[in-house]
Amino acid sequence: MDTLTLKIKGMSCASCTSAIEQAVSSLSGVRECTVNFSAEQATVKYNPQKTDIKQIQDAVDAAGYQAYPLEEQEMMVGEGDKEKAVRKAEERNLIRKLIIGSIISIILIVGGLPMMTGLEFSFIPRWLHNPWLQLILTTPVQFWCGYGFYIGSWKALKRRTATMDTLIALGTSAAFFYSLVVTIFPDFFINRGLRAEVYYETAAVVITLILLGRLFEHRAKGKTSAAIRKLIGLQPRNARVIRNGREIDILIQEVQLDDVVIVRPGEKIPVDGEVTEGNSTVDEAMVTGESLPIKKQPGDEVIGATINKTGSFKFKATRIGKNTVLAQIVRLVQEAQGSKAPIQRIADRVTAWFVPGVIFIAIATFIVWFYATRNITLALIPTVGVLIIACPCALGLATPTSIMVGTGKGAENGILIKDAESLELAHKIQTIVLDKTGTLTEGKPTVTNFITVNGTANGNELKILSLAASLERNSEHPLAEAVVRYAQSQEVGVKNVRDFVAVPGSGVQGFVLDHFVQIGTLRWLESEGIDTQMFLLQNNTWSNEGKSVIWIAVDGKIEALMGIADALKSTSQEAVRMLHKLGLEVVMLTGDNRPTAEAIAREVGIDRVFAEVRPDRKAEQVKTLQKESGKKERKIIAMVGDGINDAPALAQADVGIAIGTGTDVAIAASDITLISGDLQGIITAIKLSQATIRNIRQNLFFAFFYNVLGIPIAAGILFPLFGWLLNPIIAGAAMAFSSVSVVTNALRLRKFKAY
Ligand SMILES: Nc1ncnc2c1ncn2[C@@H]1O[C@H](COP(=O)(O)OP(=O)(O)OP(=O)(O)O)[C@@H](O)[C@H]1O
Ligand SMILES: [Cu+]
Ligand SMILES: [Mg+2]
Repeated sequence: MDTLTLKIKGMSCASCTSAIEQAVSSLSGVRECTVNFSAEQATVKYNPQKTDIKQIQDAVDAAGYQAYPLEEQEMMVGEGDKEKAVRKAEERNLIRKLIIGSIISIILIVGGLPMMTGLEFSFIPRWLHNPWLQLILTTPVQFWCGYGFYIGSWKALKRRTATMDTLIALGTSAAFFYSLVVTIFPDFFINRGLRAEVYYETAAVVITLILLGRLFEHRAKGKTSAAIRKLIGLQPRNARVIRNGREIDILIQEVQLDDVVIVRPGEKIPVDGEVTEGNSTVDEAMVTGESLPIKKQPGDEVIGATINKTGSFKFKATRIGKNTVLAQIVRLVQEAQGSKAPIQRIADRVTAWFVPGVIFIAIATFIVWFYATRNITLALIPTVGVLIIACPCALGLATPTSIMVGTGKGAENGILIKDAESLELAHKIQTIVLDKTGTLTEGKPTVTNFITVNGTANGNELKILSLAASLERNSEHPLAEAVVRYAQSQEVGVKNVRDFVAVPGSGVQGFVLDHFVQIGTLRWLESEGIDTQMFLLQNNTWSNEGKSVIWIAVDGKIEALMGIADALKSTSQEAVRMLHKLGLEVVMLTGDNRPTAEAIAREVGIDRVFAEVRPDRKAEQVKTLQKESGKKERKIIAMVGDGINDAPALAQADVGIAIGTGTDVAIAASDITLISGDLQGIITAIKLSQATIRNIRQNLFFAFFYNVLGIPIAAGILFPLFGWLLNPIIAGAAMAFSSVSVVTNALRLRKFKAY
């Protein structure tokens, strides 16, 4: 199953999205297609054996829109300009139509003033109200400014549906063609005792107002993707590398893997790499959200687009082009912005029925009015009003605009949210499960204690350390790395290992110099039938200090014991306190032994601990917690882990939050990635989710409310009571205002402050 993100052009309204979704989903081999109106993007999950990009593009084409793949390069350097140019051209076109429409509308309104108000204005010549002149003036507005609405309705008609374009085209055409008939055959009306009134200005003004609304919407939508442009803009254009022994400046696209890059103080780091020479501090805030500068020395990783502060250094390029952390972030945010939130399904379902429903109401309005008054003119006004005011575009904009702003805001704060669904779920989290190593702690354990059964005589201690390090060299476990580092600091050599076996959650074993060496937990070695009596006391003391204890056995006999400490992250305690304050249950999940786990839990203030959980049982444990609610719906669980061995648990949790320490961004496994290791990002993510959902609810409420209230008023429900009839011009203004206000409300989210 491949996932493809396409840019979509030609959508005029929210109901266009379902048209494209249907067209693409009906292809064989396509499993799912979601279209986001605000981001103008489609996400397609498909089987590459059954269909391809070309076919998907053709399907979109046939539905009346254009699609082209979101090129990775396009997101990077310079190319973002192309997108901007298209946007600008669209906007210019809109402005041109708007200006013509406004001028003509004003002339028509001024000309119509005497008729509308029943007063004589000496400065308004009578001929300005001549129907033939009005016809000549209105025609370009109706068919040139309003061309897009006809095209949109035609496309919809071909698919046997109707969109908001249909409503506007129908409404304004009704006003226009009725006036046309009146202009040509005035006697027909006068003979029947009706006034030969024309409504050209209604058509012209409504079209102009809606274009004005679209312009505002267009501009505001441009702002919602500001976060992406900001991210892309972070990347520097040039890099200084060493080639053939000389320093040269090249374009960033020309940097190759393993190039040696030079960075001076104050410069941006062009690509990702590993420091080879020199020391400095680097401000990584733009990528990780971490505000303090980070020290860098040879061996450390640097991230492209971050800013070098104090010293000069050289580094070797390890990731370039679309593989850099920044490129991945951009891609992820783009995908997230284009995804659909579950809450939007309500809105979608409503919009799908909305337009046909409105046309039905409009016809009913006409019939009722006509029978009640026997007056075509009186019947026409509310009918046009209903068609114009009932536009569902505010409804279609409500969710996606907020999601775009919300995910963009997350990225600005070093929080990558995979899709709208994760963003929505985050505010429902009830329990947070925290992994210990690498999540609550720094994940850089160091050996603090080392004792042997036979003391230090004859270098016994170093011999055992050498055996241990030889074995641990083959393991990727953080504790193993601590052992190896310790051995290096003691300058002991390492030997080859035969038959190495890692027992997850227990330890490692293998043959070194014909000795059978086992290193691991107390429980494991006991289960192997090894006597552990002599160190139990020591084990308990160290455990209660929050240290991990590992046992070293050689040929079936305990030889040594090691205490390994892993410092808590400075922010862990505060983060746990905040999570509690948010009313969440905080749980710790670890493979380490119980006393150690409890000591750490006490220190950070966690009250519930699951210890000695084997890595493959962690997902199971999350499942158990989900069922704990006692009710039919399960508890919503977030799992926070460093993303490497916690992947299954992250996937099982409702919201998997990966901690990407430094550049180690395990993006794929999680729903949310905190680029810096800072746990407070969890709180920001939850608050952002709350703010976004609140914003979406306001938008949906506003959009629904507006339509529910607007349609009956336009239909003339207040007429029998107050003699009130909504002028279609007001309906046009209200409809333009409703979408603008929804988008403006979504933009308020940009003020969101990270915790
Ligand atoms: N390579 C190893 N060398 C020594 N001990 C090991 C090794 N691998 C695992 N162990 C032992 O098994 C225990 C459980 O390991 P596991 O990887 O499940 O959890 P952890 O890394 O200690 O904690 P967490 O679950 O919080 O990441 C470790 O605490 C350690 O005692
Ligand atoms: Cu609309
Ligand atoms: Mg671990």
